[in-house]
Amino acid sequence: MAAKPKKLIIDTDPGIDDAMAIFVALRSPEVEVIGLTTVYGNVYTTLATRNALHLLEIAGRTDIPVAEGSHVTITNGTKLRIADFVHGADGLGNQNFPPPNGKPIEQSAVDFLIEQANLYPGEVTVVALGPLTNVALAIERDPSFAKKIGQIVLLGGAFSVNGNVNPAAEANIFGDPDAADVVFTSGADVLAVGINVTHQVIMTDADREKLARSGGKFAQYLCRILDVYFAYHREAYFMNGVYLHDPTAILAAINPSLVTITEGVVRVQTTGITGGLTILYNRQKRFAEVTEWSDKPVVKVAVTVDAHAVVKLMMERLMDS
Ligand SMILES: O=c1[nH]cnc2c1ncn2[C@@H]1O[C@H](CO)[C@@H](O)[C@H]1O
Repeated sequence: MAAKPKKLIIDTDPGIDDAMAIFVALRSPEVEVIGLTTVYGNVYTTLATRNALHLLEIAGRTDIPVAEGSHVTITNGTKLRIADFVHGADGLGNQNFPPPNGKPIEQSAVDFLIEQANLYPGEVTVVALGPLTNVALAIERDPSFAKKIGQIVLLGGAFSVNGNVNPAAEANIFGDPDAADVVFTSGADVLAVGINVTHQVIMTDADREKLARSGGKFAQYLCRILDVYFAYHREAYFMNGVYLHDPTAILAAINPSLVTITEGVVRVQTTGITGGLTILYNRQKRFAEVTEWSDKPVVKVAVTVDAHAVVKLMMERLMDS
């Protein structure tokens, strides 16, 4: 008999690769998506909520609640860095989709996360695809959250490689470095999937054509919105393909054997020219002094990925929709 599906909450800032990840999750029998929570990042939070509702309507899954998250960073910062140049002004490839019919639930993202963790202790995985504000606020508001949440799989960080906002920082960590540091040091079961891994997972032009030729509902929708994402990668990375950041994180949560991991303590630089830098202490040396990494809980960091398997699985699930 198949195992009981894992409960998933997707914290998201849709976003083109968020849309891909959400659709993959909805087509994955290993998991049950019990809610979407929204955050700023690729778009502002208000638009993230609207896009989350829209994507669920496209998928025919309006039974899944959407809880709106924070509009500001954990330090109440309002100067947000929004990646509309990656995803289009509407976050979904400038397609001018009509507004959704549905509304978010009354509960805030933070309240929803805490409630679900308490309802199903140890059973809920949060996959965080944007800055970590909501997750960190849940950790701060409910001291038992870090232990009650099953796992936090986060798309973020650039471990021993350049970032994508600047050489130091990856976008989701850069978006709220203080929140990221709270999450990494919370004692929760954390798996970080950084761009050191997701930059190996590329969807090519040929893959996109294959999606376009398939009759899959999700595949057809995504082909409409992918142009902007491809154009950005051509311009910024000189490549004819796109990085599958969010789908890789979702699939790592669904099937952990797609990645290999290392364990260690991660701290985040919160200020200065290296703000958003993620530094993993690999514990291969005992330092003479007490450091900011000493006595902090250990997290998991993805180090390799079966890129071929991730692309294949994503394609299959989108085409069969
Ligand atoms: O060049 C970029 N700048 C800012 N954000 C980006 C860029 N490329 C992708 N993303 C977005 O940020 C997350 C990965 O860091 C992904 O969710 C992706 O959609």
